Amino acid sequence: MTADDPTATRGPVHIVGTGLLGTSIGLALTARGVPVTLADTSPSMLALARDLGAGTIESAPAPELVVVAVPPDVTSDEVAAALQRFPDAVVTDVASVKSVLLAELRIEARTDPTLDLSRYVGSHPMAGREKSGAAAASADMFTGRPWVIAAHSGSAERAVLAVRALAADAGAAVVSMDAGEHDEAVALISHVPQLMASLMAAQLVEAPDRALALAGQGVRDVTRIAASDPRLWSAILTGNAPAVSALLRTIRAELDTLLDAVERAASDGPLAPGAVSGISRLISAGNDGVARVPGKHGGARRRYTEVIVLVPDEPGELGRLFSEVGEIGVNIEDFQMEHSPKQKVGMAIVSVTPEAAQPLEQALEQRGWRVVAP
Ligand SMILES: NC(=O)c1ccc[n+]([C@@H]2O[C@H](COP(=O)([O-])OP(=O)(O)OC[C@H]3O[C@@H](n4cnc5c(N)ncnc54)[C@H](O)[C@@H]3O)[C@@H](O)[C@H]2O)c1
Ligand SMILES: O=C(O)C(=O)C[C@]1(C(=O)O)C=C[C@@H](O)C=C1
Repeated sequence: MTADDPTATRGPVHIVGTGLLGTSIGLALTARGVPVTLADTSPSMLALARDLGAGTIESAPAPELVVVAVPPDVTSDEVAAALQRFPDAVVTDVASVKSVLLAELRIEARTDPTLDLSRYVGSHPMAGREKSGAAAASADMFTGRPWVIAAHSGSAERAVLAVRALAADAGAAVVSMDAGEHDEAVALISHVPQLMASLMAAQLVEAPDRALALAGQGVRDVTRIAASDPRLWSAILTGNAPAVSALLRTIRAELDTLLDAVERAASDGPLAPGAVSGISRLISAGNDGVARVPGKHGGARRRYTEVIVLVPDEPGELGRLFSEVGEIGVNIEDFQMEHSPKQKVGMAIVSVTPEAAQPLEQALEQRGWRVVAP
């Protein structure tokens, strides 16, 4: 798609809320040459987004599209304000919940008939991370990820097309769903997983240091998103409470069944009747479920592959690794450093495109680096 494409976003686009999502959208659009203006209640967050290149702060006269990227509990107010302030603009939001916002906007439109909801189409990019704020933003956050377009019965066609174009221009795969189907789906694949990670991670608060020192990949995989922002997630979870509570009840019943099996083993020994079969049933069901997650065990390919390199804990070694990866001709897409307690090495986790991973591993080993299995 080019800037001359009639289905592409031309702008100006006005982004309200320049945190993780708003700044990432701004960066994706400015990279395509689309003019973007920015607004945020936090002057420092706004200045940071501008400095990162997500857009300008000066107000554009008449945006084609307004993207509201603020926490869910203030989203419908900001959508309504944008519809009133920009009478010709299409308005979308990127909040993680959809039905509650539509309900709030419909109530508001009943008391204020000038609120033109035909120009509003809710949406939700299924991409993000456990960090908030503009500093964690990236222009390619949406590349290849689903972006749900949740048009409502009164959405005008031009509004739907404009929001679809935004998602496509950000590199995302457009998925159409109504608000109800969306909310049930994200309760299962995003909201309850967040709670499971938080429940597990909360058990670690009082854990002995000696136990934590043993932490391996399992606990890291299960708890990554437990680092998410409590304010944002409280608003998301209360905003999708009906779907989330239904799923939590199902999980509670399954937890009781599991507990029964484990307690049999605890009181009558590992071979107690019902113990092995009860546990095995759950683990097998988990195998079946995880096999269905795209990107895991033969599903769609992951966006990046991690190459893990042991780096001596000495001045200049990390810099040497970076420059040698550059000399090998591979671009580092993302990077993380993990330190093994009491060891004189760190683990540099270098994310690269899947096709670059194996040649990089070989080239690094030839240069004397120790590459370890992920
Ligand atoms: N974090 C994710 O992974 C993710 C992914 C998809 C969608 N979302 C949704 O995107 C939205 C933004 O989330 P985020 O992760 O970017 O949060 P964030 O905390 O990084 O950014 C939110 C920004 O909104 C600003 N803000 C708050 N109230 C405002 C108001 N009334 N007017 C203008 N600015 C205001 C804040 O100052 C902050 O800069 C949320 O609705 C969230 O549900 C988040
Ligand atoms: O990958 C992550 O860190 C995320 O939390 C992203 C994630 C998700 O659950 O997939 C989180 C909330 C959003 O509404 C959409 C995406």
